[in-house]
Amino acid sequence: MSGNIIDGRAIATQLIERIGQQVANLSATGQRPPGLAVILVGEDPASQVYVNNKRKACERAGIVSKAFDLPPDTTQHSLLTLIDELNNDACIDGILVQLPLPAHINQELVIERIAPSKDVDGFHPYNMGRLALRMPVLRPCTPKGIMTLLESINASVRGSKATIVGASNIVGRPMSLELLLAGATVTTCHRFTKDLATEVAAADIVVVGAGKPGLVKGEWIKPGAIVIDVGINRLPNGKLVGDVEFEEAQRRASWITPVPGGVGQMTVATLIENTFYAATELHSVQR
Ligand SMILES: Nc1nc(=O)c2c([nH]1)NC[C@@H]1CN(c3ccc(C(=O)N[C@@H](CCC(=O)O)C(=O)O)cc3)C=[N+]21
Repeated sequence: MSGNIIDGRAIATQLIERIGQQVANLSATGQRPPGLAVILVGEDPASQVYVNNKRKACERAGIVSKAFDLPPDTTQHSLLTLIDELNNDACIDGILVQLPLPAHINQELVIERIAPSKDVDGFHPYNMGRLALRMPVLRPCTPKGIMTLLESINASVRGSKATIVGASNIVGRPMSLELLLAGATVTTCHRFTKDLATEVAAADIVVVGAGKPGLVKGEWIKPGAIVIDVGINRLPNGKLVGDVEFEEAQRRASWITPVPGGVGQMTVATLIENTFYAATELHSVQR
C-alpha cells in the first residue's frame, strides 16, 4: 500500500471559492460583505506568515479583513479595549487574535473577552463547551478543517478507532471532541502517555499535533490507516516538516496529509467558512 496524498491546498481553494460565490450572492441582494478583524501582537515571523495567509484568503473570498498589527509592548488593557470596540462594531463578524500572545498578556482572559458569536477561532469556553455537549456553533478551525478533509476522501469515521497525539486547547482537545461527535472511538495521547507506539498502531485514523518533528514513526502506522499531520516544524536547513515521518508513514497509510499543503491550508479556509457562518447565521448582514 502506498498512501494517497490528501491535497489540502486544492480542497481549501475549493472551499474559499465556494464561500466567495456565496459572498457575491450577499452583495447581489444588497447585503454587506462579512468582516473579519485580524489582530497580531508583536513581530513573530511565523505568526506574520500565518496572518498574511489569512488576510489573503479573506481577499479571495470577498471578506473584508481589518488588520490590527500591534507592537510587542501592547498592554493587556489596550488589547481588551480593542476587543470591546470590535465586539460592538456591527460590520465585524469575526475577531481573530493570533496566538501565542506575548507573555505579559493573559491569553485566556483575552479569548473570553471576545463575544462568542464573533469567536471565529472557536476557542471561547462557550464554543468549546457547545462542541463538548454536541451542540456546536463556531468550531475550532483546524479540527473542523480536518473533518472536511476526512469527508473529502469519504473516510468512514463512525465506528473507527481514532488516536490523537497532542492534547492542546487549539488542536488535540477539540479534535477529540469532533471525532467523538462523528462516532469514532477516540484515544487522546499526551506527554504522560505510556506507550505511544501501541496507541498509534491501533488507530484507523491518526491525527498528530504535537510540534515535534519525527515524533510519530512511520512503522507505527497500521496498514491502511489515515494519517493527518498538523505539525509545522522548520528544520535548521529551512525545510518545513510535520510531526510524522512522512515517507515511511506514506508507504503504510491509505491516505496522508503533506506538510506544507495539508492541514495548514484547511485551517485558513475554515476560518473563512466560520466568518461567513457568523455573518449569515449569527449576525445580520442586512444593511
Ligand atoms: N488565534 C489563532 N488561530 C489560529 O488558527 C492559529 C493561531 N492563532 N496561531 C498559530 C496557529 C497555526 N496556524 C496556521 C495557519 C496557517 C498555516 C499555513 O498556511 N500553512 C502553510 C505553510 C505556511 C508556511 O510556509 O509556514 C501550509 O501548511 O501549507 C499554518 C498554520 C493557525 N494558528
